[in-house]
Amino acid sequence: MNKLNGRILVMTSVQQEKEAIERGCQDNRVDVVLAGVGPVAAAISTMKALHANTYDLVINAGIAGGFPDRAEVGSLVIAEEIVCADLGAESPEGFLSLDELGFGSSTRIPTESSLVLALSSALADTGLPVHTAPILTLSTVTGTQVTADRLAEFEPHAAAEAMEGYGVALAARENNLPVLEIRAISNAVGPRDRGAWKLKEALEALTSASKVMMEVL
Ligand SMILES: O=C(O)c1cccc(C(=O)CC[C@H]2O[C@@H](n3cnc4c(=O)[nH]cnc43)[C@H](O)[C@@H]2O)c1
Repeated sequence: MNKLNGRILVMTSVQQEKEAIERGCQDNRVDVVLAGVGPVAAAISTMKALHANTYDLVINAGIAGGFPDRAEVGSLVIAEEIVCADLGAESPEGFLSLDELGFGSSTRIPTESSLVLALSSALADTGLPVHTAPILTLSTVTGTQVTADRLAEFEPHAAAEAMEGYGVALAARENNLPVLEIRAISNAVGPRDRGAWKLKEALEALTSASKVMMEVL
C-alpha cells in the first residue's frame, strides 16, 4: 500500500491520550491536537485545527468502552463507520435517529475503507488484538446494563463507544477530508465501575497502535 502523501491531524480528547499517541508517532507529518471531551467540543476543536493548517487525513484516537464479547479490554477497534447513537428522539418503540426523523443530516459517517483495511491488517500482523466495527459516539458514558443492552441491540455490530468520533468526523466531512477513528479499549460498556478502567493498558495499546499507524499511513 502507498504511504499517504500529506499531513495528518490526530484529534484526541485528553492529555494522557495525546501523550500516548505522541510516544508512538514521532513524525513531522502529524499534529496531535486536544479536542476536549464530547462531540461538540471535538467538532469545534477539529474545525479550528483544520482552519489553522492544511491536512489530508483526520484521525480521532483515544481510549473507549468496549461492548462485552465484541471488544475486550486492551484490544483496539478501528471504526468502519462512526455512528452518533444519541442524536434523535425517544419513542415507545425505541430510539429514533435523526435520519429516521427525516432531518436529513446523517448520523452515520463512513471511514476511509482502504485505510481501515490497511491499518487493521498491519495491526493484526504485529499481534495486537484488533477489531474492525462501527464505533458509537455518545455524549454520556454508558453506566447501566439497561443502556448497554439497548445500545448493543440498536447497533448489533458496534464494538465500542466513545465521545468524540462523530464530532471529529463531521468537521472532516465539512472539509471534504477522509476520517478514521482508532480506539483502545479501557473498560467494558456497562454498569459504571471507574476503578476497574484499565487506563495504563489502554494507553499502552494506543502507543503501539500509533507506531503501526505511522508505518502504514
Ligand atoms: O483519569 C485518567 O487518568 C484518564 C486517563 C486517560 C483518559 C481518561 C479519560 O477519561 C478519557 C475520556 C475519554 O475516553 C473515552 N471513553 C473511555 N471509556 C468510555 C466509555 O465507556 N464510554 C464512552 N467514552 C469512553 C471518551 O471518548 C472520553 O472522551 C482519563
